[in-house]
Amino acid sequence: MPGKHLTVVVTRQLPEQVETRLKELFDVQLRDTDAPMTPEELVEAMQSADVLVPTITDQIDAKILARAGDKLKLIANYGAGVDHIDVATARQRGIHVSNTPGVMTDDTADMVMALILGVTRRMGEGIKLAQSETWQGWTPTAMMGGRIKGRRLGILGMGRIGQAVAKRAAAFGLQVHYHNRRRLRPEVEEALDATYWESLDQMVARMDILSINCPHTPSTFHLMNARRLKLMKPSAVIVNTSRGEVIDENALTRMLRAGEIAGAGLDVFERGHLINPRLKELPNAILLPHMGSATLEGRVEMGEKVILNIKTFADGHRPPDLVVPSML
Ligand SMILES: NC(=O)c1ccc[n+]([C@@H]2O[C@H](COP(=O)([O-])OP(=O)(O)OC[C@H]3O[C@@H](n4cnc5c(N)ncnc54)[C@H](O)[C@@H]3O)[C@@H](O)[C@H]2O)c1
Ligand SMILES: O=C(O)[C@H](O)CO
Repeated sequence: MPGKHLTVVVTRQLPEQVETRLKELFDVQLRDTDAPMTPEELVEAMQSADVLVPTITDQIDAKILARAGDKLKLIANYGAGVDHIDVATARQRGIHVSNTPGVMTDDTADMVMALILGVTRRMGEGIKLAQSETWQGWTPTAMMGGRIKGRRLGILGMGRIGQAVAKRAAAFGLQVHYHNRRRLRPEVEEALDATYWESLDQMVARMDILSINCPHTPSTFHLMNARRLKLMKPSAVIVNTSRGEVIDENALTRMLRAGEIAGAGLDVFERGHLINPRLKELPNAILLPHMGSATLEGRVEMGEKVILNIKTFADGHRPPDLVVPSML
């Protein structure tokens, strides 16, 4: 499968540098509008492509995969999370799936810290007050948040991003705790100075800040359900940059409104951009439009990873970032 003869179809506009490189290497069909593909456009793309380059805004489920053309052999996702792709069905149909892990780790971990600082130090409210006509100047008692240093941070999902958050958190004087599907090797745990909790419930009940960094899979859907959210201390803060589906958003909204959880910093939402309107009204929630990995450098490196996966596959080898169902 020599590269130039592969038809690569890209479903969304990508950074200019990435599109230029794709054009140099492959017979590529680029997207000329910034809107996501409709399901029909996606099916059409999957019928003409040898390689599809989708993003999180393309729902590639069993129904859509059933209509893919015989030519389609690789779905080279532009993004780390693959919860929008039915990887098991793709595999059964002989279609490989790859992703772009690692290159957005630091950028996303930076955003986790921004959300931890922003919520704990009430930056959302502060920005609004400074921009309003009502601010009358400094007072000794206004806008008091909580001190970061010494708080307990619980990381749910201690993979690439979780570990990058742990390193940053240590520099801020946070005590790092974690729960993960598998315990880290002792030397890694020691280097991160992180305390492992086998019981997620017990960890959640003792943390001042909880950062969600596991992927969305069938086993993590609503992992933070109403029962578990209720275990959190009323003074605690929750931050989510993984996927909205890991938290029961309606339950979280009710508890934030009732003061049963002190604050939330959310980059991702259960129904994509359709955020619970009640969540948008809350002063103790900082909401971001899924921009955790949105740096120019990161987005270009994601493109380079996509290209490496396609080229390696075209040369007859296993793509370096192949996703297999057992990983999920
Ligand atoms: N907001 C953004 O822009 C952005 C950017 C990149 C990634 N993400 C999201 O962040 C997620 C994590 O990325 P990563 O690169 O750190 O992934 P990773 O695979 O390196 O780490 C995920 C960790 O979660 C753990 N895990 C999985 N299921 C679990 C469970 N049921 N209970 C406890 N732990 C569990 C895994 O063992 C792993 O250690 C991605 O899947 C993606 O959804 C978001
Ligand atoms: O998972 C990721 O890579 C980001 O959330 C964007 O898809």
